[in-house]
Amino acid sequence: MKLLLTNIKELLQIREQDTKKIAGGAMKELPSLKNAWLLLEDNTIKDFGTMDSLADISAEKTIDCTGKMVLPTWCDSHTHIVYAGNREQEFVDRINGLSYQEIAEKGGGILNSAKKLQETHEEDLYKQSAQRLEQVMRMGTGAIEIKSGYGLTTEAELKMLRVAKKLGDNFPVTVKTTFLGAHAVPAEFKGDKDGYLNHIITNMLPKVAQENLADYIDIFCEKGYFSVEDTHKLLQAGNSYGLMPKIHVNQFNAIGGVKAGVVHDALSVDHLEVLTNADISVLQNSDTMPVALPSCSYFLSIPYTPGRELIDAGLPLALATDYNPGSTPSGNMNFVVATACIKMKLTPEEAINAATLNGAYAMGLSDTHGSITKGKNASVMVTKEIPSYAYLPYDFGNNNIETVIINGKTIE
Ligand SMILES: N=CN[C@@H](CCC(=O)O)C(=O)O
Ligand SMILES: [Zn+2]
Repeated sequence: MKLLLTNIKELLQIREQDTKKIAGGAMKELPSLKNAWLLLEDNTIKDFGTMDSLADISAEKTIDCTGKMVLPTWCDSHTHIVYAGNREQEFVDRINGLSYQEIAEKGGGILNSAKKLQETHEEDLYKQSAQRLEQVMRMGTGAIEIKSGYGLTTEAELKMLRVAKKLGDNFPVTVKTTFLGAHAVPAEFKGDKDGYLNHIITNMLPKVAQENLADYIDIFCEKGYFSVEDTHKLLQAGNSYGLMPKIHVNQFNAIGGVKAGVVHDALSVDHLEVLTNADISVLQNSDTMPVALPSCSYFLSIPYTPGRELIDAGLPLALATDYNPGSTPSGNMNFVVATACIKMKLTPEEAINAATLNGAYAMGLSDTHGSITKGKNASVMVTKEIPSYAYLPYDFGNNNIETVIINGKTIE
C-alpha cells in the first residue's frame, strides 16, 4: 500500500542512513525540506523530495499536508509502562511534605507498585498497560523501551516482560524490553541486598535470557538501592547473556554509576539529574548515550539534567519520558520536548534531535527509526497547521499532532 503525503510545509529530520546519533553543536541543526512530499510504501519510507520534483505517483491514499509539518515519530527510550494500579496517594503525601525517599523508606514507592503487580493477573496487567501504550501512540510515540522492575520476584518479573513483549507483538509500535530486576530490594530480602542480587543473577537472569524476554539489562544505581559494586557485578553477569546495559544513574546522588555504565559499554545512562565534571569526562570518551527525563524532574520537583552543559561539552543527549506510576505518571513526549526547551534550555532543534534519532540510538534502533531516511520504518507524524516547528515546544501542554502513522499504519 502506497501512502503519499503532499504539500508538506516542512519535512523535518532528514538524515543519511549512516547518521546514528547527533552530538554537540550538530544538535543545533535539524535538516529539513520545505514544500515537500513523502512517499510511504507499506511499512517503509520509500522516497521524498520537494513538490516541484513530484513525479506522477499512483498512491492508494494521499494526505494533503498544506500548512502542516511532518517529522519522525518520537522514540521514547526509557519507560516503565507495564505496571498495575497507580500511586496517587503518594503524590498527595508528597504535596503534604513527605519526600520521594521518605515514602520509599516507609515501604511505599517501588515496593508499593511491586505488591500491586504481583497481585495482578497477567491479562489484567496487559489490559492496563495496553491502554497506556495506545495513549502514547496517539501522542506520537512510534518506538518505545519498556522495563520490568515492579515484579521483584522471578515469576512477576517474567510476567512483566511477557506483557511488554506481547504489546510489541500486538501493536504497530516497535518495543524494546529491559530487565530491571535490580530496581529495589523486595520485602522478602529486607536487610539482605546481596542475597537479592545473587538471586537475580542465579535465578532470574538465566530465565529471562532463556525465554529471550529482554534486549537490555538495567539497575537502579543509587544510595539506598544498589551500589556501584552491585552494578559492576550485575552488568558483568548480564554481559555473559549478551545483555547490553541501559541503567538508572545519578537521579539523587552522583556515586559513580556513570563510570560503571561506561566501563560495561552501556548503550545509555539515564536520569543524570545530579552530574559531576568527572561524569561528563567519562561520557566524552564513550559511545554511551546520556538520557534526560525532564517529566520526572517536573513531577518530583528535583533538578533537571544539565542537558545544556552536556551538549556544550560536545556530547549527544536523548530525551525520554520515564513513564511510571511513581516518579512520572506521563508518557507525553510532546511535554518532554517542551520541558527540555523551557527548563533545560535546549533549542527546539536540539530537543527534536534528542527525542527522535538520539532516542532511537538509546534503544538500538537508529538503523530503522528516528529520522526521515529512505528505507527506514514508515513511522511519521503530521502536525496540525502550525507557523513553525518551534511552535511545538512553545505551545506546551497543547496537542499539535494531528495524524500519527506507525509502521505504515495510521493510528486512529
Ligand atoms: N528511579 C527509579 N525508577 C523509576 C521510578 C520508580 C518508582 O517510583 O516507581 C524512575 O526511573 O524514576
Ligand atoms: Zn526509570
